Amino acid sequence: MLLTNYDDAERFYLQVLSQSEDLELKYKTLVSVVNLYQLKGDFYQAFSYGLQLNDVKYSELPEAVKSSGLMAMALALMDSALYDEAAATLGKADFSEYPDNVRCTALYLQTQIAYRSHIWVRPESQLQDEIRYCYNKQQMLYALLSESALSIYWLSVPQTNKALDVLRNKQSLALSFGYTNLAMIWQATFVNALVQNDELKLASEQAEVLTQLFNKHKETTPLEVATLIYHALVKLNKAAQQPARALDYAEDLFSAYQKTYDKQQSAALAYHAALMQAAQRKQEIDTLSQQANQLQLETALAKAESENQRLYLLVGSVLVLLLAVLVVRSHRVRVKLKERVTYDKLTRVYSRDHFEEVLEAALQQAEKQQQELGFILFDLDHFKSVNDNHGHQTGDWALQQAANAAKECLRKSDAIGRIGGEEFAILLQECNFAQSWALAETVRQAIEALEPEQAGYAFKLTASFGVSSAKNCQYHARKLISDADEALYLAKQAGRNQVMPEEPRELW
Ligand SMILES: Nc1nc2c(ncn2[C@@H]2O[C@H](COP(=O)(O)OP(=O)(O)OP(=O)(O)O)[C@@H](O)[C@H]2O)c(=O)[nH]1
Repeated sequence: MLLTNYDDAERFYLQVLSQSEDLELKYKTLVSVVNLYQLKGDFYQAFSYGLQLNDVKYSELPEAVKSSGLMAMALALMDSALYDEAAATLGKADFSEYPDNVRCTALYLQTQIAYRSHIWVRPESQLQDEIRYCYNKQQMLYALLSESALSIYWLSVPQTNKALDVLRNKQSLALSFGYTNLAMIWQATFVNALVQNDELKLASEQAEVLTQLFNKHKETTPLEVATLIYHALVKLNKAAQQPARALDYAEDLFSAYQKTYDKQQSAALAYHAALMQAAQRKQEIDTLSQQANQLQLETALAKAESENQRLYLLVGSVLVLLLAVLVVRSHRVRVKLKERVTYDKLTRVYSRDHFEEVLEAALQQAEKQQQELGFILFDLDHFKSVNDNHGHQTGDWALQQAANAAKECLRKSDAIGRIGGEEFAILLQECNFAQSWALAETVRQAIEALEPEQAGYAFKLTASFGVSSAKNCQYHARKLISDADEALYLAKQAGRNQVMPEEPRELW
């Protein structure tokens, strides 16, 4: 009987399961059933049969046999985004007992879990030993895919140099391996890493290689790989101050994202189906029939099992593509979340929480090195009347203008945060009181110089300032803030639009 579709395969495997008394044969058949249902996208059935693999009656089987069951379960769990469970399943195994191809597939699964969910089944150093082992055993594709996955993880952490070492050293191997998708994933990750490391010239050269490859294979490049590529090209052109090209690629990226998200589920299943059919066409299991005897079944299953190994490879390739999408997406989500926590949405200066963290760290550092550190609090004057007379939107606009004006007066090492409605704080590295006072005065003048009337608003914007210094406050954050706060109060009392305490002339 030729297994030409899922239904034939399903009927055939279920028949073996119900008829066979041989434990090893039954176990291998269960594995095939799990793979089959997973490929079909019928995860309920895949897991129902998969759980039977844990039956104690199979516990005495050789490790090499049981390894295939474990891998099938781990794969199905990971494909369902059940990373904790997939990691726990893989964590049970001693891969050193496994055949090399299974062992390297396991490595590959572990690196995927690490980069999708930051869960480490084995410590990173052990995974790197395993990668070396797989290179030595000529399991190159798994080793390279595993390393590209780890590199994407390192870029997201970020440990850019670590990723760059791998990407540089193995680049020629990855490009010459003969698997175009791997080559493009590798190049896109490499360009990404170089941009992240400010090596823009080299990044452009490598992007050239990438785009040549991509242009040649555009028709057949999976959407997920294209997404990685566009992402790298947007990042590069943005960094290289080529906004027009960055925008073009961003449009491609956006449309690729959309298509990816729309089609992700159905495309994954369709692709699995195609893989299964392709694999099954190769299966010449023609000696089997409804009345097949035990021997015929075993022969067929041996063939089916070798096809399973091929399927691992093929499924692995699909996974790396899907994972590429996931990593881009989860990276975007992480970046967005981080941004949301770090920056105030309206004014794009630091949020209160983040500013406080920065302040604490800077104070500790300054105390350790007995360095100066200045602190300024400022608050817009009569801001309520801006809202009341011109509307909340105009108030928002004014807050943004004031924050921008202040930002432009600062050095790179300084920090500014919005710590209340119309109240901002500035931290000045290595500035004594007099220098901090001078900076506060500069910011005051910058805000006063704003011209809301040019934007059609009839009001004047000013702010009052309080200054304090870490040395005077023995590096205590609370005292630093309360000193500046008291000074700010005095500035308001004294008529606003001024810096307090008064100009420290004796320090000039
Ligand atoms: N538009 C806008 N207004 C805000 C925002 N956050 C706080 N405010 C307003 O800021 C105003 C602060 O008013 P007050 O605390 O009375 O202070 P003030 O009017 O600036 O007076 P002084 O500080 O004494 O000069 C209130 O009207 C708040 O509604 C915001 O995000 N957008």
